[in-house]
Amino acid sequence: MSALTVTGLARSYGRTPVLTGVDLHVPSGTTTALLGPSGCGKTTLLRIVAGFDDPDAGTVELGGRVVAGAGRGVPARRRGIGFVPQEGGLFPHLSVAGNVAFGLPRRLRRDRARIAGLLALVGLDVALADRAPHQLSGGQQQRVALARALAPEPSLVLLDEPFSSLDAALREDTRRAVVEALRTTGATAVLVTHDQAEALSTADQVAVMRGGTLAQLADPRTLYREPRDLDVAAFVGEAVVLDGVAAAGRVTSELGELTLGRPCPDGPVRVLLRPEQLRLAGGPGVPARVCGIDFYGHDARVELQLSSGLRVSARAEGADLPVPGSQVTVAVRGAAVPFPAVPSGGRPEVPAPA
Ligand SMILES: Nc1ncnc2c1ncn2[C@@H]1O[C@H](COP(=O)(O)OP(=O)(O)OP(=O)(O)O)[C@@H](O)[C@H]1O
Repeated sequence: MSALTVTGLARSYGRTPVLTGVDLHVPSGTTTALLGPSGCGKTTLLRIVAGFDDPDAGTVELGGRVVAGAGRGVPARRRGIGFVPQEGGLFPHLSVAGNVAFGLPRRLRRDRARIAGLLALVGLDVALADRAPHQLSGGQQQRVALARALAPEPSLVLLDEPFSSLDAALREDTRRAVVEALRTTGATAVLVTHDQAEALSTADQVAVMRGGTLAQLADPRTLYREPRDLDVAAFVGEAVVLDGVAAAGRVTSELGELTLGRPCPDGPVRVLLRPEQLRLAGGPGVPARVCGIDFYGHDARVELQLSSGLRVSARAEGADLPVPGSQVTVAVRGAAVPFPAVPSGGRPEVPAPA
């Protein structure tokens, strides 16, 4: 498996820039999720890496070898890249074994033990080997597609929203099986997704894309706890954003005096909390009114209105929920992350990475 390095990648369609100066490094044997809203350029980036499209500027290196840009254009079939599309893309006229064998060198295509090994790798029973693709569930089809992609021991595996067509339960199982197979084989992988929970739970690092650029590249915990700006913060999870005044490592806000998670200059500031940091306490705290509850079973999202009218969300255990319309008190645990205050009439400056 090889590291992937993308440097200064740019691509426009007509006059519309779709990628502008994207830099991305995926270390060998790790998985990076490309996360971003629809139209931000994820698929375009994936297609250029795969060799299905060419960059206008910048380079793509695989294992230290330039495969695109700088006057080079190694054809897709010679890049040694495995591709798992949104919906399997299995050959309907071939059996499961035939599909997996298709990824193997010709001399190994009849090697049933090798095929059984690949099916086991993705958590599929070898008894499915002679079925046709249409006799499989969507999740099983995606596992076969991954087995086929991994069969030739590619230098890199690209997965383009591989779970998006699956329902919630199947999605979770399939996601786990895919992660396990990628780890077992030591694959270098790039996974495109819209789903922040999927990105955070699957990848070693997450690349958040926004309008054709990389807004932040970080490991999941850093991304969630120390997002580069408040847009990234809101994109990777629900955000509670408050105005406040910082002084000596603390901030005075509508939710009381909070500890700051990193240094910031004294003065006006915006701070980020996550809903799970807001506790609905019986004791001391800031008063709030319960406006609504989204019940998920294991826990719930409680929408609260503070005395200023600002609405914020808290997470509460499913067994211990307040009644909508009731008054509660809110206490904050953990630190708040500071960002520059919005100057009147403008957007906050993007702070330096934490
Ligand atoms: N061949 C093309 N010709 C013209 N415009 C294109 C072409 N391919 C993509 N685009 C445009 O480039 C932008 C980025 O598209 P891309 O498919 O890379 O986004 P994406 O982040 O993968 O979106 P989604 O999550 O919806 O798949 C979009 O505005 C799209 O309309």
